[in-house]
Amino acid sequence: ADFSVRFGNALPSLSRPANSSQIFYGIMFDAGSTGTRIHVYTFIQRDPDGLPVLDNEMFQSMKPGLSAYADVPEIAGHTVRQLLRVAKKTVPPVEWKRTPVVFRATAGLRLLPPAKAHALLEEVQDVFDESPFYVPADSVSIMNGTSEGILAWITVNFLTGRLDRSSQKTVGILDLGGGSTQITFLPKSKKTVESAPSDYIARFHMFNSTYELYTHSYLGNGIKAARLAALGALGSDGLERKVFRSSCLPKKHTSDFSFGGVTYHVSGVTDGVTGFRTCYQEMLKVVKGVIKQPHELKDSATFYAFSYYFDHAVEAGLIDESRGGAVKIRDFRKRAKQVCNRPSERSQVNHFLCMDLTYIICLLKDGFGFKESTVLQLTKKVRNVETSWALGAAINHFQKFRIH
Ligand SMILES: Nc1ccn([C@@H]2O[C@H](COP(=O)(O)OP(=O)(O)O)[C@@H](O)[C@H]2O)c(=O)n1
Repeated sequence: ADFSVRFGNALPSLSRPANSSQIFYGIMFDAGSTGTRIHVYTFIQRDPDGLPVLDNEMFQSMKPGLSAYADVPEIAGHTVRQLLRVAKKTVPPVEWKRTPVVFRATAGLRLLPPAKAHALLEEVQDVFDESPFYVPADSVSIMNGTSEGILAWITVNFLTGRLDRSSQKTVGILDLGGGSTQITFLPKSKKTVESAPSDYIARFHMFNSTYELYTHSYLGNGIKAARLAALGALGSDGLERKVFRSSCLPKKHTSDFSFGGVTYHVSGVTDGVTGFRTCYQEMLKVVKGVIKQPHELKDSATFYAFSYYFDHAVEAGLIDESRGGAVKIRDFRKRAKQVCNRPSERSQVNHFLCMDLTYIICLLKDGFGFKESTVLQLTKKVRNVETSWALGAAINHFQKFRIH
């Protein structure tokens, strides 16, 4: 199990709240395909009609994701129970009874057979019911992809101060998980809204403003699911002896790769062409005819990219892990070419790096239709808070605004 704990003050500390200010806490579980995370947020509400201020986030994560325990739901319950300890340490006991605890699962559980996903959710519900926290109705569920995109957009725009009444300029978000990937932005042109499938446009009201976003979550287009699709290994549960090959892997490479509780044997192609161009064709198949291009993706629009976009940019040496930074799509392509065409250099690193970087370029360019010159802001954290849909979900929950 992978354990990481980060303590400390998330945002510049505030002066003591005045009498009218209220401190409240929120516990949000993010059950992703590759890990389960807890976020414990401390908010200060100074003005009942205004935006709450996020004072602090406590974060901890455990690997693998709950779908690895599809046949042993008790272990899923145990994972959640362990993570709940963070909440007990963070929230003062007198506040437990009124502090909501919410659990949302994403692609990992969406991809499971419904009965197995349901058994996992029931286990989590039992752990919550035994806990001293406030368990609202609909506390434990699988979140839909539209909410996932919107809530991550809210997180980033909230953390960068763009949801204040005075500010109109928002940024788009690109999220790349293990099982699914999300794109969300506020369209500037009417044509984008009109030409999009109706379920790609989401309208909602929040903090006295109405937003109309372009958003979609592509299930099966997360980076780990894309690996399986490219390898032709999707849905091949039980093929213990089968070896899945790809031109994106170093020729002599063989290894095991696990996702969603299934282990696959993979290797390079020993007697065929390898390298960037062949790999590109292989990865292209995963996005072609699947990913839609929004009418506008203007160069001027700013997109924040996080999750695996960030992790792989770090691995590729394109950004510094602690600072993040701006990267052009062209930079991703140049680096992918180097990594794929000089496999000797990758002996120390992730053997999937060629495949993963190539997939990222295919997704961004051939999928969404971004230009090579587009600059992405790669961020893991904004003002020391995790960029993930979880904060948006917490804000959504407490503010009781509704997404339509
Ligand atoms: N709080 C979080 C949650 C996930 N992540 C990243 O998100 C990616 C995995 O997403 P996931 O396991 O939730 O995948 P999906 O189930 O959403 O497809 C990894 O790159 C994680 O490091 C993060 O950086 N911070």
